[in-house]
Amino acid sequence: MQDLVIRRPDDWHLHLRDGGMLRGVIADTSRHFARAIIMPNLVPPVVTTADAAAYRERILAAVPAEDRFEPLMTLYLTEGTDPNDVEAGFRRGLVKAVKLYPAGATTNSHSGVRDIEKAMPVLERMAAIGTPLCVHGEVTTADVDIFDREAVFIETVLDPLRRRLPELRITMEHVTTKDGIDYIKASKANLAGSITTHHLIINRNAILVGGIKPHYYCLPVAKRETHRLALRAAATSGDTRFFLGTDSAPHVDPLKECACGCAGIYTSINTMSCLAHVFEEEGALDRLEAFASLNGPAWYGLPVNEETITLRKSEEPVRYPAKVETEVGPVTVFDPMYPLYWAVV
Ligand SMILES: NC(=O)N[C@@H](CC(=O)O)C(=O)O
Ligand SMILES: [Zn+2]
Ligand SMILES: [Zn+2]
Repeated sequence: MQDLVIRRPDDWHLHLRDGGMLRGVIADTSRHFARAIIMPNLVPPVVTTADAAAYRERILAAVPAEDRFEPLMTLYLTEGTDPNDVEAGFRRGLVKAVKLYPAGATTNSHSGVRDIEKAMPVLERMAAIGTPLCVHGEVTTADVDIFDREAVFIETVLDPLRRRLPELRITMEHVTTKDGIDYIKASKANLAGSITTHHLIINRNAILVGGIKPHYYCLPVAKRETHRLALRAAATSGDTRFFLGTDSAPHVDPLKECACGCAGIYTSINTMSCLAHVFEEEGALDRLEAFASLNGPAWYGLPVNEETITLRKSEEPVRYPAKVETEVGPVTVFDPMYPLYWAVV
């Protein structure tokens, strides 16, 4: 038996959905995490400060009474977003970031941005007042191969945007490539990246070898092994620009196990077990706290959590359910394909 005590972690990229799904998954996050950046890609999306305030109340109502959990709200950027509304929400402390989904890039992104020119007034205001922009960094044009979409986004969208608005604070979310890692490392200021649990564990073989495995399909899609290794090196390096964003994205099984299965991997329930395993493999258990509990708050200008959690390594594998049952149906839990021995006690 071995214990590791770290400050209570936060999740800097999380999908909670709404209604029965929200009620079914929230406890898997609030049990371990103090706060999470909540993704706004509901149907319809969370666009205004009023939408975010109402969604926040629905989340708080679903948190189990024994947990203390703070949802950190984001707004879904559209070409019609009002800069004054963003500023009002941000100054109130309700809106922590604005999320850019290139239209069509991922689940529920059809209301996203087609022409970034149209979003410039909002982005300029955010740069002036310090509101972070979270980006799903993939281009969506049919001529770009799905495995190249992140690298092409950096070159054709992100870098030009950063040159134009160097004061804008940007989180590159769910970085999946060495290109993304290198780009963040080369930056001087105002750029950070979140890394998911699953992208530290799987490469694209998990999706395709031995049959098609819909529960390993997410966006950005897992890439080849060299990229996974670059993500692991960055996450375990202690570099303050990298932090945990699980991108835990629940979908009921029938929507994944079908001819056109949707993107998203559900990891909230076993993320801390998976991360302890990965950090131990990398000889970096002493840096898990930086990745999961320190670097994110520093980037978002929030205090670190005062409470701690204890991770314990046992002789026996940890038991967690293969599926989480919700009011709207079963959600398959991420399977790292090896037993896990660390658990939050
Ligand atoms: N990551 C995913 O594969 N899916 C996310 C959307 C996203 O984060 O891109 C979802 O909302 O299901
Ligand atoms: Zn995304
Ligand atoms: Zn996501």
